[in-house]
This record gives sequence, structure tokens and C-alpha cells, in this order.
Amino acid sequence: MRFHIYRWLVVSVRGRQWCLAVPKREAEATRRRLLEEGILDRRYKPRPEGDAILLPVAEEIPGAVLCEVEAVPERLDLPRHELVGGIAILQENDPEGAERLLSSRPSVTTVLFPETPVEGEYRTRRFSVLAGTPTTRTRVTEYGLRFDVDLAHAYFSARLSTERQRVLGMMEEGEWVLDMFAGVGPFAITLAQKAALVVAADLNPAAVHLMVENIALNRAKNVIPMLADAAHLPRLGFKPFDRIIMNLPFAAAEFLPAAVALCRDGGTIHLYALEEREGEFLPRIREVTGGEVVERQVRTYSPGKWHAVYDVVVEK
Ligand SMILES: C[S@@+](CC[C@H](N)C(=O)[O-])C[C@H]1O[C@@H](n2cnc3c(N)ncnc32)[C@H](O)[C@@H]1O
Repeated sequence: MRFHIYRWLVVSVRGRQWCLAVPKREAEATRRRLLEEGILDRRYKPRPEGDAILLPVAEEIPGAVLCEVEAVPERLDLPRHELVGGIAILQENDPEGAERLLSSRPSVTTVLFPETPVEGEYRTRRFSVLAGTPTTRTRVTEYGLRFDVDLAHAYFSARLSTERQRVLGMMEEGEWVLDMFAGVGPFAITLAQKAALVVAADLNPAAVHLMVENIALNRAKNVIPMLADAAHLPRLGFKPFDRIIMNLPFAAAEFLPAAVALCRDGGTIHLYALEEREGEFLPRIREVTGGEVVERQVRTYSPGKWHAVYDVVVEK
């Protein structure tokens, strides 16, 4: 993600908080992106400064500066959390904070704490229930689509909603799309709105099970779900795809030769990768194609690491 930053340091004695200073015309779109990524610090009020708006952020992300901002009194005592449908995921194991959150937010029915990071081949986490209904299953509404998710059994991130819309915006009507690591189907079902056909594969039976339900829920009749290892897809004799989604940030680069084999000349691959320096995966991409590559930051992952997406035009 790229922000247009006005660089200056606002010095004050109290209430100093990391903020992004963004031009007023971009403030609302940036605020929404930061909110989706769980980076906006809603304990503090954004405020105008000259021709910019200062948006409080929860961590020192690139371009953030220390500013004085006013607290939002009624939210001060709510723990930091990420919302996925009716589930709130806390960053800290705080059962009392979980109860406060549950009673102050009518849309939240369950509060979870992740006992593990995202791990394993299926990219899932283990959770403990801190408050509310003991479940890891919920329904997410995203840009008019509905996705049933089970956070303990299949990967899902609400923080990628803007990214899915970005890719949808790049598409032409009638494209053939392949989602190699489709999870419960959020990319596949979103892109099906413009595609002629979407083939959506995943190795995790629980993810494919939910994807089948989500296809039906959204009446996406042009999505074909598959329980499959992406490595086998080139052997299945598909017509070359116009667009390929590779959202397996820890290992997607290993599948690049398979993706290039499955893509038509002039088609686009969206490769998601976890990186520590800009352009880290460019040499891997250059091993398989010489086409145009545009890289952008999707979201921060941990200090010094971020999720990047490479939009790669395949040249054969
Ligand atoms: C980071 S998740 C992305 C899911 C989905 N695209 C989304 O955005 O919600 C990666 C997915 O890849 C699946 N996966 C891992 N290795 C795979 C493989 N070799 N072939 C197919 N799917 C695989 C996992 O089960 C997981 O659901």
C-alpha cells in the first residue's frame, strides 16, 4: 500500500501518538484502508493540520510521525481487536476486555484470542474463546458478498477486502481466472462477478467445503471449486487463464513456474509474498518471465516485514 505522506513532526508535551499525515482528499479512503488492516488506532481522533488530516495509527509504520491527538473517551478502555463478521480477535489475552467489548458492541457475538500464529500448510490458527458464543465460525459481508468462515479450520482475512476490489477493478469482462490457493473462496467469488469462469483450488478439505457453501450462498455459478494441490494443476489440460491469483505468501514463489505454464501470453499473475525488502521476489519472477512487473505493499505483517503483491504480466 502506498500513502502520500506530508513529512513533518508535530511536537507536543502530551498525547503523542504515531500518525499518518495524508492530504484531505485522500483521508477517507486511507482511513478505511487502515481500519480494514487493523492499523488505525480508534482510541484517538483524527484531526486536521493545514491541508492534511492526521490519522492515528497503532504502530510505527513507514511514514508515520509523532503527533499530538485527542483521545476518544468512550473507546479508551476497549482492547485492540480485529473484526471478522461477528467475531472480534483480540491482540492480547484479556478476558475482562473481551467482556467489555462484547457488551459495548452489539454486532460482536464472540471474542477470540489466537493461541498460535497463522501456521502449517493450511495457514490456520488455534484460538481460545474469551467471551460470548463458543465458536470460530461466522458470516462475513464484504462489498455485498457473503462468506461463511471458520477461523480455526480455514484461512480467511478481512484485511484483504480492498485488495480483492483492486484486482476486480483491473479485470475485463469475460476473463478466465484461476485462484491457485483459494481458501474459502473470497477472491474467486469476488472475481466471478466479471469472469466468464473461475477455477478455485485449495488443499484444505475444510476450506473447500466452506468454499462450496459460499459459492451457493452467493449464487456464483461460474466458480468451479477443486480439492487439489496447486502443483498438479498444469497437468489437467486447462485452456490458458487470463488471470491467476497466488495468495500463499509464505511459499507462492515456489509455484511460479506452474502459474506461468497455466497463464496465457499477456495474461496477469498476482503473486502475494511476505517480504523484508522491496523487490525481494523480482529475481524469482525474472527466472520465469520477462514481462512487466508492478510491486505494491498490501499491508504490514510485523515490524520490518510486509505483504507485497506483484502484478506480473506474463511474456512467453
Ligand atoms: C493464505 S491462504 C489464502 C486463502 C484465500 N486465497 C484468501 O485470500 O482467503 C492460502 C491457502 O492455500 C492453501 N494451500 C496451501 N498449500 C497449497 C497447495 N499446495 N495447493 C493448493 N492450496 C494450498 C491453504 O490451505 C490456504 O487455504
